[in-house]
Amino acid sequence: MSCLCITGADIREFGAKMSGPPLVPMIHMIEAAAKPVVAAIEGVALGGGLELALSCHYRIAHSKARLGLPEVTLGLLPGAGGTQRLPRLIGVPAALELITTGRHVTAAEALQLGIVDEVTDQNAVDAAVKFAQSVEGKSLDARRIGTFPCPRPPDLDAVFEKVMKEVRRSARGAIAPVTCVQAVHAAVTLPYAKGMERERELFSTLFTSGQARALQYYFFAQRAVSRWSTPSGARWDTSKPRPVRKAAVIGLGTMGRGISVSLAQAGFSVVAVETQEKQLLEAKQAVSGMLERDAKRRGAPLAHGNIKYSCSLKAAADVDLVIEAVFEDMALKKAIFRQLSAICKPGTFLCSNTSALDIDELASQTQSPELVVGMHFFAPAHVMKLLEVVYGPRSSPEAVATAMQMGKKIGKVSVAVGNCRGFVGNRMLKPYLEQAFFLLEEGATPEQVDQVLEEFGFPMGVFKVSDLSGLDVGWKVRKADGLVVPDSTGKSARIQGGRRYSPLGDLLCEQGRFGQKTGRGWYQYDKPGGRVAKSDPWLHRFLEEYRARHGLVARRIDQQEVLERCLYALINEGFQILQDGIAAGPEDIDVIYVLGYGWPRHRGGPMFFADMVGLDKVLDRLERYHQLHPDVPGLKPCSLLRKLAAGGCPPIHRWREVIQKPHSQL
Ligand SMILES: CC/C=C/CC(=O)SCCNC(=O)CCNC(=O)[C@H](O)C(C)(C)COP(=O)(O)OP(=O)(O)OC[C@H]1O[C@@H](n2cnc3c(N)ncnc32)[C@H](O)[C@@H]1OP(=O)(O)O
Repeated sequence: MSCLCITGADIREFGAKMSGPPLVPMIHMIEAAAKPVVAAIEGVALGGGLELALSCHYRIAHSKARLGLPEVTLGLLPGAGGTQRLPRLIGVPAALELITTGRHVTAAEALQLGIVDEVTDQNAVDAAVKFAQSVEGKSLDARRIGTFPCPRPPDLDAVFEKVMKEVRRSARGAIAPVTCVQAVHAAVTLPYAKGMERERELFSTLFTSGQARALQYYFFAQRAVSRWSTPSGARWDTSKPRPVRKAAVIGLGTMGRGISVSLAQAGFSVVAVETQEKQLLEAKQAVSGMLERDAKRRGAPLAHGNIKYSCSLKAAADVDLVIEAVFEDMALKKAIFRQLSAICKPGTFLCSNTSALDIDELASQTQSPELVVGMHFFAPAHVMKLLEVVYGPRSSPEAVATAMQMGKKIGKVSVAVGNCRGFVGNRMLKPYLEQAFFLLEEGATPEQVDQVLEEFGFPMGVFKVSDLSGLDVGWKVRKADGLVVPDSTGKSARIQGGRRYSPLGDLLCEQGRFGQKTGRGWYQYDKPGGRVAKSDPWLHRFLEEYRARHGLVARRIDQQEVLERCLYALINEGFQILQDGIAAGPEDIDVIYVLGYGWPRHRGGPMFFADMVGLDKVLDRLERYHQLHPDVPGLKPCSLLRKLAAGGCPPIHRWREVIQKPHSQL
């Protein structure tokens, strides 16, 4: 008997010396044992844990147990026989799906797939003892998975070709999923012992890869962000959240609807407020539809009953927490915060879903500024996992802790960040976008820039994303900032406040090209609302005319320059954010970028990427680009980057020691 609850290998040991006996000889010993070995699985059997269970002759799982081979999510493959045994046990297609996605399965699904022999609601060990007694004396010949022939699909080549194509497409440059397919292919085409050798070879290649390092760093980073701290010393372990049972959402546009769905699904009582009856009704129908579709997809009960709709802010009088999600208009938000402060019961937390505006300015409109924080969701709010919790200089530790806990309860990964224009995510996006525009002025095309970024691993390049989210959004902000002005010759100004500015986005908006919604943007679409971006000859002519009008000579720009200028400008802003104390550590930035902005997980996040490239190299390239473009402050290396490079480029886990935290009043 062997009782299992194993999360797999200790991931922290991967970069160091591994302790304990090696797993492969152990699984061979167990499988070869003359006495029956029954695995009793409680909790989880993941990675090496499941591989160990697969070497046992029988597996009994508790109904709440979860099983899986998640190695691929850490940049690895199951290297203790998992790729050779699982296809032998459950067939090639099912094994490929589990191994290439790393998906966990419930005990019930494991039973259905044939991974376990029995599921019990009782104590798994007791059930396994009983089971062992029932098979006493039976031959084990048919129970040693390593001795099974691997089922061979009749159209083997076609099956693997199709899977490989699909895996390559969805992996977006990640090597582990592709290598997992190669290992399973070995199970089908080679005898067991040779297959094991092949598995070991492939595992070794992955084990030392940069991608595995990045994914393992990211695994811990995503967990580290819950241990938040602020520059004034407020911390996750000394700040107590207050319970929230009832919450209000103000404004039921796209974001407000998604937030209401998230809250209702997590069991909160929700008051959803919209000013006009007509919009309220539309929102109610949309929210109900979203809840129904989601409940159907998850096989979960409907959460309709949790939401009350109202046209009056007064409906928020007795809630514990409010999330305001109206348009990005400071005057409107301020008016709402003033009213909420008068309407809500004392102690109600007032949160804003603003993506960039000053939380402190909103707090100043209320009687209790300490209760105000930002809760910045990402669209679609009921799907995206990221939540930026923004503390202002007056937010109380209790308010931060409550918003962080609320995020966790609705299934988000919450990252606490300081208050500044755009917080962490959108602030870093600005220099990235700016570089993409400048590259167009200098001779690149949207297709070229997007292709480089997609090859790096982003699901969409910057111009496709801009078309998707709408060019008018940024235009409105730039107009409000006074940037959209002609120069003395009547041409759109390319210098604003002494710094280079590209009016390209403004000029497209003036033509009514707002992106997908109008069927034209940086690309063309077959109709307004169309999704498939096609190259647009009009845009290319427009760029040529623009360059000619401004005396710009197009040059050939290579892939490396596109990547470095876009990414290093973004990374440089990340260092500035660390220096300013807006993010407590590089992990916060990396989690925000992976979960909110499509940064490829197998590259760890922008700050991890900088560490991998080498801080001295990033510094050197930024210095070079800044020399060439002295009117672009975003390319001037930040002093923290200089300091880290001068200090011998310490590894990312040592950066916090170097970061000087500024003083704050929190
Ligand atoms: C040759 C042999 C090779 C074998 C290959 C492998 O086995 S690779 C490892 C495969 N296993 C995994 O990938 C499992 C990773 N863990 C999880 O998916 C989850 O942690 C969990 C087990 C499903 C539990 O989730 P839950 O949400 O309940 O808790 P946390 O994720 O917050 O974890 C709690 C703390 O435990 C740490 N931790 C979890 N698993 C491991 C692990 N395998 N190695 C090291 N540490 C692990 C986790 O980091 C949390 O601690 P923090 O201090 O908060 O980081």
